[in-house]
Amino acid sequence: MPLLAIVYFSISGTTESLAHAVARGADGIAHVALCRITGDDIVSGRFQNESLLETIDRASAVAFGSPTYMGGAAAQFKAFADASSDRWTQQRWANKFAAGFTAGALAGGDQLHTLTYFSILAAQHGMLWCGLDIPGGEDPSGRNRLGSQLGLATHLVGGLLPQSDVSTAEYLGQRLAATASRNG
Ligand SMILES: Cc1cc2nc3c(=O)[nH]c(=O)nc-3n(C[C@H](O)[C@H](O)[C@H](O)COP(=O)(O)O)c2cc1C
Repeated sequence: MPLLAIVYFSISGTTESLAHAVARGADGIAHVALCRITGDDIVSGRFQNESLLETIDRASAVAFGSPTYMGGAAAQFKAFADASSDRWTQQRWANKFAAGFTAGALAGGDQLHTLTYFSILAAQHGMLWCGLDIPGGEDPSGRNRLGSQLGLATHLVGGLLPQSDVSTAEYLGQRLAATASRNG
């Protein structure tokens, strides 16, 4: 089975719930490594968790996750991305499959910008992007509620993560793992 690395940052737990949903979706198709970026990984402004980067070195697929903060990925996620520049030089992550997920407070809280950033990060590394093949508003079970086909975008409704978005995250994990498995 391929290895799926789920690399994410979360403070209040929403993005972490999504990361676990992505992992559930990949269950039985890929081995999963949940890689949570923490504040302690960042020393003097630089991401220094080499073992997390080495987990990605071994993975066939990577899911990037971050809350949307001020219209983009959280600074802690960006510190991780910046630390991947040595790998970029040698294109060490080329041809891995990649996908992204993000949460915001608002339905239109600029989550698209975070997903766009994830896809550009993947492109910089020569990775192959895996989006959502669920047309928004057309799925009988309501997945891809916000109609975001670049990746999973969500926001809390009444303080809760909608079940349809959790299901969308599970599907994204399943799709990413199956793509890596088929092409491994
Ligand atoms: C500093 C900061 C900036 C934020 N900026 C945005 C934003 O631009 N758009 C948005 O929809 N939500 C924004 N939020 C809300 C978070 O994205 C939201 O609470 C998210 O669910 C937090 O994820 P977490 O529970 O994984 O930490 C912001 C929150 C913080 C603390």
